[in-house]
Amino acid sequence: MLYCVTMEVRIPHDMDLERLERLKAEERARAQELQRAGSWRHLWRVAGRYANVSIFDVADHDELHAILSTLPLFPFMDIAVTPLARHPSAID
Ligand SMILES: O=C(O)C[C@H]1C=CC(=O)O1
Repeated sequence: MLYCVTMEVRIPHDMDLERLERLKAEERARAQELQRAGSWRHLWRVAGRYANVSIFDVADHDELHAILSTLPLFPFMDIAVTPLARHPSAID
């Protein structure tokens, strides 16, 4: 199943900078691992915001939740999930 996921990152202003850099590095490694595995199909920055729009290709809601909830930055993200269905006019 395909899902459009929007992640808005909200880092507390008083977070220790070393911890923040570590979390960002861990998030980057995990995001790239999931992209290589094919489950994180697209990752786009939302211009002008610390946010992304992503397309995930996973088996079901449970797999998506398992992935999202174990992302290193998960505690600091507002996440919106939109399940996608095939459009009848799509040609591919
Ligand atoms: O920067 C972000 O949008 C948050 C998160 C998603 C992938 C990644 O590397 O960091």
